[in-house]
Amino acid sequence: MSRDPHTPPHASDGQDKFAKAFHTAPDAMVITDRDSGKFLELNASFVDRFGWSREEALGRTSVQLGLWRSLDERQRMLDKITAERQIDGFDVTLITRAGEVRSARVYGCQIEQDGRPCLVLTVRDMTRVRAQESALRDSQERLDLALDSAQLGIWDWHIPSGLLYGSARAAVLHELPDRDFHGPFGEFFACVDKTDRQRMRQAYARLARGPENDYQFTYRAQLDSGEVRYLESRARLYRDSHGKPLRMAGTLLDITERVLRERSLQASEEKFASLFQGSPDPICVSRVRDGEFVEVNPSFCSTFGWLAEDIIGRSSHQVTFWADHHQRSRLFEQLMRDHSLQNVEVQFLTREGQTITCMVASRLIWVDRQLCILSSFRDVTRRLQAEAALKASQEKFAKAFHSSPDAITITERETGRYIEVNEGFHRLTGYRTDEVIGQTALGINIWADPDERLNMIAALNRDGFVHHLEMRGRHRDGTIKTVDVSVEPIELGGVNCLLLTARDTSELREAEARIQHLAYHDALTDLPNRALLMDRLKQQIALLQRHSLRGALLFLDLDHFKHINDSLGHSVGDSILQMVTARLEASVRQEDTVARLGGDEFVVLLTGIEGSRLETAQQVRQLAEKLRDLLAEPMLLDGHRLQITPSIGIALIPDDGATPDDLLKRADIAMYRAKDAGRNTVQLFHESMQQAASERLRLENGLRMALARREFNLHYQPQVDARDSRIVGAEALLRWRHPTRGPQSPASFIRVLEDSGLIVEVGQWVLEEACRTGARLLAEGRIDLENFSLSVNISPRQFRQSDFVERLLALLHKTRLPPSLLKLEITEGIVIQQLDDTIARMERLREAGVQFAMDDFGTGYSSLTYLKRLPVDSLKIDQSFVRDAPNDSNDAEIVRAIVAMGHSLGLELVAEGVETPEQLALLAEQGCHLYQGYLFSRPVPLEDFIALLPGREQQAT
Ligand SMILES: Nc1nc2c(ncn2[C@@H]2O[C@H](COP(=O)(O)O[C@H]3[C@@H](O)[C@H](n4cnc5c(=O)[nH]c(N)nc54)O[C@@H]3COP(=O)(O)O)[C@@H](O)[C@H]2O)c(=O)[nH]1
Repeated sequence: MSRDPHTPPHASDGQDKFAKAFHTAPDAMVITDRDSGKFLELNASFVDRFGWSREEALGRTSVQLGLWRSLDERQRMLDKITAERQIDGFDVTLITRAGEVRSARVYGCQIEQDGRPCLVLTVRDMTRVRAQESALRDSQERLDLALDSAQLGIWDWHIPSGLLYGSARAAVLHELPDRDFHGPFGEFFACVDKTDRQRMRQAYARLARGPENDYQFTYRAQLDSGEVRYLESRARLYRDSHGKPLRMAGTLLDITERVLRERSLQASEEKFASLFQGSPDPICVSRVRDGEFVEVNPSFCSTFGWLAEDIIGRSSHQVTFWADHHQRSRLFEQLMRDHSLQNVEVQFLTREGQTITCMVASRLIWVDRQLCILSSFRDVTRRLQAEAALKASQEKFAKAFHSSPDAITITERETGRYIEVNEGFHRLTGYRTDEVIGQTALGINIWADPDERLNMIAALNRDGFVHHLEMRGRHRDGTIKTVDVSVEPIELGGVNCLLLTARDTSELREAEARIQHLAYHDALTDLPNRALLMDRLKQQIALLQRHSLRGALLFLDLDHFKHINDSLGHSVGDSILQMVTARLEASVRQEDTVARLGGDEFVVLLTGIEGSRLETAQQVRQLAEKLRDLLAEPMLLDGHRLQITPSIGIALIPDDGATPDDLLKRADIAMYRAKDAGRNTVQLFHESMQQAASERLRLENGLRMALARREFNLHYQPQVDARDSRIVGAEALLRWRHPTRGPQSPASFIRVLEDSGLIVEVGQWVLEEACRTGARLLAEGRIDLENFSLSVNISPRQFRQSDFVERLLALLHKTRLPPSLLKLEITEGIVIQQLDDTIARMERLREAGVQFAMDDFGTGYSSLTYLKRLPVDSLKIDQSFVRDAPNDSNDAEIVRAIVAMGHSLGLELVAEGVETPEQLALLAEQGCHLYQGYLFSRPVPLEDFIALLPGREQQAT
């Protein structure tokens, strides 16, 4: 129980009561003499609290007791009492007898006691209060510090009154003055965004409905600066005993930074996700621990051919992703060491096993607390291929450029200066690369004709290019060359240039001219050929017509030239043709044309002849005779003295034809007539000759069909031994019975067969027919294998067939004719062509048993040298010698010589064309007993021939 410490104790009626109150007061109380400061009275509480006994303290001052910690403080207190006559709570710090420091609050007043001024002082011990206050202060301070360090503002809303307390921080967060806020709820939250305020109300309404009391809400405070501050409010709702909301208090935290950071993180994550998903480059995330793919983007799937679900959860090793595992290990180590890899070229395998080259960048990242590798790939396969292709193409171009046989230059278009030239340029112009780089074509005077150069530039400007322009270029030695020039514009490193290709066509042009010349000239004689002749003839026909003049076409064919060619060889034949050419050219005028049609056929075109047809005919005939005589002059070749005669046919222009073909055909017909007339003659064309030519053509056409129509047959002419008139053989001779014109002359149709080449096919038929007949006669026992031979004529063309030997052996096998029964009659023409080959063929057949007879012996250039080498069995003395031998000593002498030659070589001799007993006698006299001729029998059909053979009985005997 306390009393007013200001009331002084009275020494009146209530003195005991006062003294009792003084002494039992809970606060320490003292009465001191104002002037001396000595204690006059003190109570028990003083003794308790300060430790001095009453006896010790009375009569002594507080200073003497050492009660004050600060004497200044004491003085200020005394001054205050003096001034105000009382003090009402003066805080002081006192020290007890034990030395303890006490906080105290002093109340006091001045009184009169016993006439002297005294001070009554009550000392209330405030030590505990001060300690509590200090603890509270400390606690508050700590709270403030905690709130401050947590940057939390606090607020406390008294719901019934609507008043709200907000800490200074909370106020500042709401952009209110920086001090504690005491005011209405609405004012505190005035800055809250409208939408958020609405949400805030809804949140509170939900909370008020219960049962929850904890509240957390984030809202935006709209600042004057326009910025937005995100605040997070956490609070608890306190309710009254009825559950009605009473109070809500909580904290406020500025989370703007966090929100923005989260947003930025979210945006960044979204950005990464969209970058990851939308990246055109493959990206994957794989785990370091086990190498398993954690994430792959669509581009990764499309590039490497995997579905995400097929590869995620599997390691690169399991799906065979790396083409080179050593490289994988190396790069993994490098990544673990450096934490990243940049642009490493690596080859990977697609799901299909195809190799893809990528540039790879990798870095380590954390995903869900797991260390992973983020790798991005750039597929450079195509680029590398393209680069390789480009490199190859550049190399190819460089190779093509430098190794081209053509001259190639690159010049700067604007200045015309050479940038690059190749070896071909050096070859064509003689200038080395180092001599021309930086120079211009004009400067080194490359172009021979300035106009051609200007033309080229004009074409380039007009068309943008130049293709195959023929120009003349100058070599550094001054020689001019024809070149084929092409120019294309190109761009090199942004500079407009010209690529010029020049091909030396000088040789080509010369070759073309040569080819042109050869196309119109005969290679052997260099005379105009048929084409040029026809061309000139065409021109002359028109010219002669215009000037009413005449001309003539002389067709010359050398008599028996083929024979000479065959017997003396082609080189002799060629020399003859060249000599004939020289003689003809020397005999005609400059304006006339001597042409060679081929073989031994020449044509002379005479022009500009004045006069009537008759006069012209006379003139031309005279010239033709002159030519004939000239050509007939003997020629000395290879030691041979040869005489060549021509058969000449003449067609007059325009009398015998208006076109080159007609005229040539008619001159040819006239020439054939000259041949038929015994050769070495001149014939002028006449209408009647056309008929003969047509007849020959008809003959050839008929022959072409004769084989198919089975119009051919064979006659057999016996060969007889004159000593006993025994038939020792037969010659098979071809006969043709035309279905309407009857039997045809063998001499003429066989020549047509040979000329046309039909003899090959027909000759094969003859051989087959003869072999079959021989086999039949043998089989029938009509002939004797030991004493009979069947002769068949073989023409040169037939013998020269590449498979002649094989064909004949096959035929003998097929017909079962013993080869020794067959005798092939060949002419010198066959022998002389390719002697070695002829001998080889003959020997192969002779090995099989086939015999050979040399036909028409004596008419050719019979040579003992050849004859000695030839594997022949007999010689047939030509009938031309036999015919006149009885009357002509020359022929008789020839017959004798042939017989002697035959005997000396051990050959059998058969005389042909024996018609009279005189001839037979002469032959017998010379020692030739075998003969063939009308004397014994003409060639006869098979059945007639069989009739001539001795009967089978005779054969047997
Ligand atoms: N390549 C082939 N040539 C053949 C073939 N058949 C015949 N010929 C050759 O045709 C030329 C003309 O033959 P041909 O008219 O049959 O004349 C032969 C005899 O009939 C004729 N001869 C026979 N004896 C006499 C006679 O006493 N007097 C006379 N004036 N003529 C007679 O001689 C020709 C046979 O000559 P050769 O062949 O040289 O022994 C002729 O060159 C035939 O070779 C054939 O199938 N293929």
